[in-house]
Amino acid sequence: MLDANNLTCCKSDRVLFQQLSLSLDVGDILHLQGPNGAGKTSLLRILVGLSQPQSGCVNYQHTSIEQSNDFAQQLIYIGHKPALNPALTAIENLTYWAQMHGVSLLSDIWQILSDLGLAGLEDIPVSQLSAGQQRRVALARLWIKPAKLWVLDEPFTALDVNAIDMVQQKMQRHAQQGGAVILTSHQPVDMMHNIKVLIMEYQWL
Ligand SMILES: Nc1ncnc2c1ncn2[C@@H]1O[C@H](COP(=O)(O)OP(=O)(O)OP(=O)(O)O)[C@@H](O)[C@H]1O
Repeated sequence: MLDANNLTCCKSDRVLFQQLSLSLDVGDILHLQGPNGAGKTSLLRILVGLSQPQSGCVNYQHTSIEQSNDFAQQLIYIGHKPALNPALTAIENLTYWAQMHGVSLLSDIWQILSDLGLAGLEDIPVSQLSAGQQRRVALARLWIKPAKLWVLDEPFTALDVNAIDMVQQKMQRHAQQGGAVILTSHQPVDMMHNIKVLIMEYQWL
């Protein structure tokens, strides 16, 4: 599904990684591991086209992500910040996001938020939600947009144990149903089976 070939990334005169290649197939869940500053977020941003590598390329279904007709449609990227407008409610944030992604917001959005433990909190500004509740709103995108490829940077940050289990189960089902997931997490992802692991070392070069 997604192939990265010979990626090199430098930041502030440091080589974060070089000649890095990876392949993500249907059904894969790939857990990127490594210490703070190793370059995991930098790699994810290259994989989704938000930043450019010094060398190398990324292909989706054998076509460069810049030229692919359906890469954007088949991608959900959730960065390590929730990327919510704090002045808007959960419903407003998700409606806006759905429109940006060409998804007609499901009539069951209230049910989705309820399932995510946000019943009664749907229509207050997200600035008034706790960090974990804001993260749940951000992750509701996984329930809203049908997309094969999920790229998730620290999705479990601020979540409680129950929410972490729920999101891991969601990822596992997604992979079993023909999707693929690449994620970073400093927390163990032990609810999921058949995880692939890529460990990134901190390079001092
Ligand atoms: N825009 C930038 N300009 C300069 N340096 C940057 C930039 N973005 C990241 N870096 C540097 O690149 C290195 C890797 O950062 P990155 O966020 O990719 O690491 P990470 O592995 O995701 O870390 P963490 O586990 O702490 O989230 C860090 O040393 C960081 O300071």
